[in-house]
Amino acid sequence: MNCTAPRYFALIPAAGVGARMVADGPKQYMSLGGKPMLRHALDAFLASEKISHVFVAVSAGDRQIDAVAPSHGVTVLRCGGATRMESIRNALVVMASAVLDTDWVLVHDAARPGLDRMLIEKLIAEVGVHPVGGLLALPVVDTVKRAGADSAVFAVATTISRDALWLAQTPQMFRYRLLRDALDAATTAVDSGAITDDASAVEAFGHAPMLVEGHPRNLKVTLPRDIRIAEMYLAAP
Ligand SMILES: Nc1ccn([C@@H]2O[C@H](COP(=O)(O)OP(=O)(O)OP(=O)(O)O)[C@@H](O)[C@H]2O)c(=O)n1
Ligand SMILES: C[C@](O)(CO)[C@H](O)COP(=O)(O)O
Repeated sequence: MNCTAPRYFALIPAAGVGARMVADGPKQYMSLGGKPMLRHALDAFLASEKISHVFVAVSAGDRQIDAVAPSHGVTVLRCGGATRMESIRNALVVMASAVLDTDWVLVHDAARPGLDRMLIEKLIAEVGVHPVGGLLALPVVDTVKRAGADSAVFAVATTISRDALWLAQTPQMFRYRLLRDALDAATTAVDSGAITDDASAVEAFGHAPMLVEGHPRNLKVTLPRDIRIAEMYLAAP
């Protein structure tokens, strides 16, 4: 029986190129709220005493991380892959020497700079007693439309009930072994392209992660229009 108190590790995938941002370089290094975007998530995890250590996965050729990552509490893994899932899976392989199967891993997008200690500790408090794990998410409050197949003119094909619909955020928190096994299985699955977050890999593996209400400030900075919104949240106390 394992009597070791569970530990909580952060894993930040930061090996993307930010194509949709249409910027000069990877968006995770764009200045936002007075510091590089990635640094906001790093600082949020470092501000929580619950987090044992932070791992950040970057591309092998990354030349900017050394000026952004703090010298203590963070380990840089130059293991980024072709997809978000591959970057995370590669990082989990390297983390095996430092993390127990029963330790929790909180996977958080570098592109979500609005994360704060309160949201981290809310997720840990609510999911830490859950047998599977879970994620921050926001209940859908708008009416949801599905467009027709014609991508030239977006026209409504149908309206989808928003009841019980949530928009996934991160962190997504699972025990190391479950997350590693679920991602291994997803990688070889026929429809691995449908796996766009860690929770969907765990769902495909046969489990039902818990949904914990997050916050709009924890938006993913994906398109140029997201920058101003993110800055407004970061400027607010
Ligand atoms: N091969 C990849 C792709 C994405 N990510 C990370 O996954 C997070 C969420 O992905 P996304 O917002 O899509 O970032 P990008 O892939 O960089 O953006 P785009 O799809 O517009 O290129 C980001 O922190 C990104 O750095 C990663 O680590 N490795
Ligand atoms: C993981 C995620 O942020 C949950 O909403 C989202 O799936 C990432 O998508 P992306 O296309 O890799 O940004």
